[in-house]
Amino acid sequence: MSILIIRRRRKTKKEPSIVSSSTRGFFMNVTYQNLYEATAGFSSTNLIGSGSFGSVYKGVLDPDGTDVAVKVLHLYQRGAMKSFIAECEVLRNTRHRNFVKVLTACSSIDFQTNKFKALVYEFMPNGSLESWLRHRTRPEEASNEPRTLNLFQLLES
Ligand SMILES: Nc1ncnc2c1ncn2[C@@H]1O[C@H](COP(=O)(O)OP(=O)(O)OP(=O)(O)O)[C@@H](O)[C@H]1O
Repeated sequence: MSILIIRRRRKTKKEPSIVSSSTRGFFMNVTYQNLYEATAGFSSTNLIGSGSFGSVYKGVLDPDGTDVAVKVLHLYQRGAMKSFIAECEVLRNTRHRNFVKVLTACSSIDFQTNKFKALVYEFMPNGSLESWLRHRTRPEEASNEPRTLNLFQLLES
């Protein structure tokens, strides 16, 4: 009898999903609709760039008008889920003034009931370090020379 009870308890205990445990500890709660509205429906004009696992959109989150970057995971891409979980873990446990801050994550479904996962970062208006180092991004600095800094210049910057 006691074995049966234990078995039943084990069976009914809800398995914590990897995503919810990975995203636990975030403070802001955002829905798909919030992100949809913040990014003008994930419009192409709000698209900042794309990485290996997702597309990044500029957005403005209500109610306080916070500028954010929303990375929508390409879930069909092999490794995207792993990347989402890893990024949640690293960014949740890392606080440094030189690292972009992850504000929250959203794991939901879209208006067509497709799975939807996104990471929401504080918006970095000056682009990524990589693009800054590779190209001169400001028109007044435009030049064909690639921007390369040596180790000492990098440490000083
Ligand atoms: N917090 C942010 N603020 C402003 N722009 C951002 C932010 N995060 C990403 N971006 C822009 O979106 C682009 C894509 O970012 P993403 O993190 O998806 O890929 P990546 O790191 O460039 O490449 P990969 O994922 O392949 O290593 C970046 O190159 C950058 O221009």
